[in-house]
Amino acid sequence: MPVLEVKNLRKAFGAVTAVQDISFAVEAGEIFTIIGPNGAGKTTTLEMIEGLQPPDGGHIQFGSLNWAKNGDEIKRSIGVQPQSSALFDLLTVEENLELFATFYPQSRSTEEVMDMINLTDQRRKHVKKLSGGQKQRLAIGLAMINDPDVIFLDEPTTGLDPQARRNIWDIILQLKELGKTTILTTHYMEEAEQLSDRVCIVDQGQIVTLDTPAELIGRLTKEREVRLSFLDGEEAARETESIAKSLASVTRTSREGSALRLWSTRPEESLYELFGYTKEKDYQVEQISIREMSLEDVFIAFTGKEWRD
Ligand SMILES: Nc1ncnc2c1ncn2[C@@H]1O[C@H](COP(=O)(O)OP(=O)(O)OP(=O)(O)O)[C@@H](O)[C@H]1O
Repeated sequence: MPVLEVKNLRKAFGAVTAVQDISFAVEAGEIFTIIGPNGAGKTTTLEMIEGLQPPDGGHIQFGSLNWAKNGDEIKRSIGVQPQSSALFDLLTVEENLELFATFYPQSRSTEEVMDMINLTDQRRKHVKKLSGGQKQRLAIGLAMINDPDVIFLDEPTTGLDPQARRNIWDIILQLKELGKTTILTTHYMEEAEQLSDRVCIVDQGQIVTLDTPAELIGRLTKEREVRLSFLDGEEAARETESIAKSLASVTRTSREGSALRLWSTRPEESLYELFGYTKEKDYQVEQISIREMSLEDVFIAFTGKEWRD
């Protein structure tokens, strides 16, 4: 049985439809990521599941529990990362954790949580003195203080530098090792690709597609982008492009000066043919790369829109 099942979730704010019709199921132990551009409906979806906003329609089921009948039980078994503005600025790291622990009949030890979020050395620091990354780590610590099975993290890495983001990824991966289920939202495609067992791409309040990152990317790999640049300049690139265009494996090409890009359904075969030609003409290839597809390409392929963080 899934730990969380969401069916036909809907929510509008006046004329704005934030969530149109969202359904998915999350299995125990998964890192399940909801990714989408600004205003896609990620936070609204999460807040309805967390019991913070009433849906206009649809069902939310945590195993055999639902909000109407088992609210207290659900609250004990889930962890919600508070917005950093909800942290108590004048309390220390340790005091924030101890305070949140008193909200629950059972809690994890603050020592253990501080260790997991790597803030033991900062335990006596006031929140207002913490860096952005440290505040986010504390917020995650507060979400795990009741030792929940399911943890919700809403954009925990937004605005952080790459190192601070990676520190948060480490915590999420530790939670997975403990067998916890994490439901994450993010703007960062790379993050979704690295961390998630499954990714749900949302746009305009609807699911665009949902699967493992490898499956989603695999669906696109019928075509790969190959880049070539020539030491002999534009002429060599132009002539090689005309040969590339004649190959059955090449679907399209583009060229800027001596840099040639081509999209091929069989890149190795295309390159073999092209190298035959460049060798015959004695053209020197300066650089060559075959670009792997990413979740960003999946988003573009499904929505027809460019992805912007
Ligand atoms: N309380 C509210 N009142 C009115 N409109 C709202 C409210 N909350 C969200 N919206 C609107 O609903 C849509 C979805 O917002 P939501 O915050 O769920 O998106 P999001 O994907 O989390 O975006 P972001 O990545 O920017 O946080 C947006 O158009 C937003 O302006």
